[in-house]
Amino acid sequence: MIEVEDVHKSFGDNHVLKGISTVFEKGKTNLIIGQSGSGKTVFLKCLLGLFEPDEGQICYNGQYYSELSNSERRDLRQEMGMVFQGSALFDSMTVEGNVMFPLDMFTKQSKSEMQDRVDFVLKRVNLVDAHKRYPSEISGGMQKRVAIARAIVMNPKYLFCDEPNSGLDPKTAILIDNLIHEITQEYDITTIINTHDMNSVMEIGEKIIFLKNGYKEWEGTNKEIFKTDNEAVTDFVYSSELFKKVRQMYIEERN
Ligand SMILES: Nc1ncnc2c1ncn2[C@@H]1O[C@H](COP(=O)(O)OP(=O)(O)OP(=O)(O)O)[C@@H](O)[C@H]1O
Repeated sequence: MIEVEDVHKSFGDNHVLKGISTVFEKGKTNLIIGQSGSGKTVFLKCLLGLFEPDEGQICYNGQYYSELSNSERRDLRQEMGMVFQGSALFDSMTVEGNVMFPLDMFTKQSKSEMQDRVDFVLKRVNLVDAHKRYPSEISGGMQKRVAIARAIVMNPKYLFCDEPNSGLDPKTAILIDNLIHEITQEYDITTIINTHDMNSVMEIGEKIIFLKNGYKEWEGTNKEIFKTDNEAVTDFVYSSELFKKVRQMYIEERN
């Protein structure tokens, strides 16, 4: 679980995060949504410990980040998996080399232990025949699976995903969403996804926080977001014609 208490972050005169408070529960898929420039990435970076808030606190399973020593912070970082926008795989390494990388860097496991773990996570993300291939030889959807396998190989307590669907066709995007969602439940991970994708909101948004101009404008579930009357949220959610029609149908059904 991650508890966020009144977090502020500025860059010079630019007050980007203006008192964000929320709770991200474990075993749940949490989404951060909002328009471009609303502060989603800065918030994600605060949660990752890459930016330190100017004010406020972030608490990881009962431990305040600000009270941790440097070595405790390093340990906490090893409990965090990250799926970057665009996968960020090492082009010169095979699929299994990419997935093994964190184990090689941060653990003292033997080669065969590492290999077993790599085989296990690649199987879990449904990639069984790609071990020896290079990122350039596999599809975008497969690259995402490798990125997810690499993010969970260290058995993280927290999983952060920055736009995990960017560049994928809608069908593959849903498969990737569902995979992240299943893994979150299966391994009881606190997962936080930064997204623009309304399909993700509908499919896997167990908890959604909507940022606007650095404020938390709204929070709720995927069921609630389509019923809210908050104008900022409806403007964002129904910016596409398709969703406007869905909302209209919902209102007609309700009346
Ligand atoms: N390292 C930084 N130094 C200075 N300003 C920054 C830095 N990172 C972000 N900002 C500023 O913070 C504000 C919010 O940016 P952020 O990247 O969090 O938006 P976002 O909601 O993630 O947008 P997008 O959806 O386009 O990625 C912007 O005004 C940006 O210029």
